[in-house]
Parts: sequence; structure tokens; C-alpha cells
Amino acid sequence: MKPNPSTTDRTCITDLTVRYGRATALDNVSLTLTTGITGLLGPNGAGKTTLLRVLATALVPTAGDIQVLGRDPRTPRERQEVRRRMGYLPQSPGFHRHFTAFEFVDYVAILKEHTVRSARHAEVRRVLDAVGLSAERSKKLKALSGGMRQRVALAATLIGDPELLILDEPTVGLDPEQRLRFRELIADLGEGRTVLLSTHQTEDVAALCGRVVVLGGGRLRHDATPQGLSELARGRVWFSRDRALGSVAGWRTGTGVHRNIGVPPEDAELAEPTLEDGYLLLNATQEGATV
Ligand SMILES: Nc1ncnc2c1ncn2[C@@H]1O[C@H](COP(=O)(O)OP(=O)(O)OP(=O)(O)O)[C@@H](O)[C@H]1O
Repeated sequence: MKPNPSTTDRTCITDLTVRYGRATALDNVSLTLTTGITGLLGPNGAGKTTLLRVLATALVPTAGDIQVLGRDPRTPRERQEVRRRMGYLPQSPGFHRHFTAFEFVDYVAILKEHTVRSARHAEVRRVLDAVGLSAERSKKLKALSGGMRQRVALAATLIGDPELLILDEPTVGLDPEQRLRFRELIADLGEGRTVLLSTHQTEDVAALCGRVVVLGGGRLRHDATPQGLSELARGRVWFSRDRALGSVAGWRTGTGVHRNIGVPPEDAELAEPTLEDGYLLLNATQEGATV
């Protein structure tokens, strides 16, 4: 277990704006990351990857302040230090299919400037073991399943035992069993470390995160505990035989009844809200619906 980062090692952004030409991907976002796992939710195009790339020092913001692990990534020396102390798992890690798992992770370790061969190889073995892939280390990436490849990518992210982990949709495309396995891994990694986990899976957030941040249209829409997000929908979720008037989001369940989110009628059969309900309600509100 790692010690809590001191306030001088904190990771925060203040009034951060990122524009791609005329498009504003992040609009005046301020956020301080805390120890533990923070889930980052938001619809497609909300700005999640952009935020992660800024924190991972892969993208320079248009405006605003940024500190990562207490350093300013805009200066080359501090940026280099940040990169050594942080692990970033991008959405598409860009595998070299003919590499073995060991060769791929070793290659990343070389890029991270682990120059002493024997120590580097020991570190590669350590991280492959941490993700449960010791037995597969000599297999070529093209021969591994998608879930295993994702674990190889996570292993590469863990080189150097980073204090800050930035994970962009790590469970996408995994089957339920692999997702559970990945969740366990991430839960372990979140012990005493700062993890920012971008995802579309509200179940992953409910299962893993102590905090959830929601982006929408490049703005910060919500920052609370998962329970806090669920509570947004308290008294706003109900069942009905058909899709109800006043419903801004909802679906027909397997039993044939409709689960509605929005403004319930007075005699509605209210349901216990979930994190997904709170999130859907928040998104519907953002889109201009009245709830
Ligand atoms: N390189 C780029 N050039 C131009 N526009 C971009 C670029 N990258 C992102 N954008 C735009 O910025 C906005 C935010 O994109 P971003 O990828 O950060 O969102 P996201 O929340 O990660 O979406 P998703 O869930 O689909 O991955 C979108 O409108 C997107 O089209």
C-alpha cells in the first residue's frame, strides 16, 4: 500500500479549456483528483478522452492550469518526471501483433527509460505477474484473446509502479467474466493510489469507484459519490405497463414492464434508483428535458 500523496503532490486542473480548431472539447473544467478510484462518465464526445490525454501529458490545453503529481507538465523537465510517475492506458494502445507479451511490455519499459536490462526484465515479469499473465508471457499478442491483450496493456501501464493511473475505457469489449477479473485488478490498484477510470459502464463505476465525475458537452456536470448520483433519481424512477408520459429516459424490461425515469404520475409505483438511473436523468436534463 502506497502512502497518501501529500498536498504538494496533488493532481488538479483549474479552468481547463481545450479547443480543436473551433470545437470546444473541454470548457472551463476544474477538478482535483483524490486517492482511490474516480470514475469518469459522459456520453460520446463529452470530453473524457481529451481530459485524460491532458492529464497524461499527451495534449497541451488551450487555457487553464494543470498540475500532475504536483508538477507542471508544461515544462519539459517536470513533464518527464510526471511521465515516469504516471501510467496511462489509452483507448487504443496500438499493439505490435508480432511481439510476445513480454517483448511488448519490455518495449514500453524501454520507452519509459528503464535502461538496466536485468532490472527492467525483472520489472516486466513483476507487472505480467500482477495481471495474471506470467504463463502467457512468451505468446504472441496476435494469439491472445482481447481480454488478455487488454491485461498486457494494463501490465505495460504498471511499469515503474506509478502513483497515478489514467485508464481510458479499459473494460470495453471484454466479456462479463473478463470484466469481473479486470475490475478486481483495478480495485487492487486503487488501494492507496490515484486512479482515474473513464468508462461507459455504469456498473463498473458502481462496483469500483468511491467518486464519480460526469462530463457533458465539455463541462463538468456532476462530482459526487456513486450514491450521490443514484440519489439524483430518487422519486424519479417508476414502473408502468407502457412507456409513460413524463418519462425522459426508460426502457422495456425483460418482464415486459417499462422502467421510466423522469417526472412520475402521482400514483406511480416508484423504484429504488440506481447509479445508471441518476446518470441517465442527468444526461436527459443536459439535453434540455424538464425533469
Ligand atoms: N483530434 C481532434 N480533432 C478535432 N476534434 C476532436 C479531436 N479529438 C476530439 N475531438 C472532439 O472533441 C470532443 C470531445 O471528444 P473526446 O474524444 O474527448 O470525447 P469522449 O467523451 O472521450 O468521447 P467517447 O466516449 O466517444 O470516447 C468531441 O466533439 C470530438 O469530436
